Amino acid sequence: MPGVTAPTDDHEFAAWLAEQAGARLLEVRATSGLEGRELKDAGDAAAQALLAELLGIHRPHDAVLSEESAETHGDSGRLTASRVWIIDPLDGTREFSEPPRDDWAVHVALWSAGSLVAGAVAQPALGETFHTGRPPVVPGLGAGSHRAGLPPRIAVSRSRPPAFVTALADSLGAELVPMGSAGVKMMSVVRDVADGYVHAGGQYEWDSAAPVAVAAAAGLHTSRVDGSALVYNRADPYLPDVVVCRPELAGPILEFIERHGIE
Ligand SMILES: Nc1ncnc2c1ncn2[C@@H]1O[C@H](COP(=O)(O)O)[C@@H](OP(=O)(O)O)[C@H]1O
Ligand SMILES: [Mg+2]
Repeated sequence: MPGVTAPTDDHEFAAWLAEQAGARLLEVRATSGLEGRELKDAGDAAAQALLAELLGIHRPHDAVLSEESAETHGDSGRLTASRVWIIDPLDGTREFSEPPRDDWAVHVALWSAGSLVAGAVAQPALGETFHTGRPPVVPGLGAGSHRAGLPPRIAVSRSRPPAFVTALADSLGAELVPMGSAGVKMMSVVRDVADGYVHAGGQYEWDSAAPVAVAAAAGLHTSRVDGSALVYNRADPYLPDVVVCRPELAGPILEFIERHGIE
């Protein structure tokens, strides 16, 4: 909280920030008495206000790109800044407004000199925070026999699954695992609840920056659907597609998309 000692290390600071906002969101959900649209708006606003305040106090010289701060979506100094916090104060807003669902998250990433250099994803209702300071250990990573004989699991949007992902799953003999929040879906691969997350058709840098930083630190594949690198802190923060998966699935997923496209 304001006035409390914050970690100096950027990885630990990202995790601390995400946890502070997560605690505030749990409080809003439990005590506001709001529902639906009003609960979504109250959550977005409370998490944004706290993160903006804490970043202003503890990292006053850094720039910010936040979903909930429209003035940061243009330049606002971030395009020439050496350090930019890319944050989504509440990812999976829809699921946040449907208690007791736990598939919503707080995303905090730090971009510097062209790369993501730290990131944290808090899943407050799960009591978990994943971060680059202590990269998560993905069960069975590098083991050829991981879930041998079982179908791969592809995490997909619960409310707007892209049609091509169904065709992809059929082709891979995979099953779809619907859930909310881009960060939760990427962390589901880290947690071995799913083996991959494939999305196209719309998203912004704040939806993927922090979870991609964590997933990459954990040794997972991260890219655009054409296999190219995810690039952050661009003038236009629209970043419509992403693939995060266990390394052994990257070839089959990217080959399917190259052959069949994303329509
Ligand atoms: N087609 C699209 N266009 C823009 N944003 C999208 C999108 N599909 C998903 N998103 C964003 O990605 C996040 C996860 O969505 P989903 O749960 O459907 O997978 C949501 O973030 P927010 O909850 O922060 O708005 C949502 O707004
Ligand atoms: Mg989001």
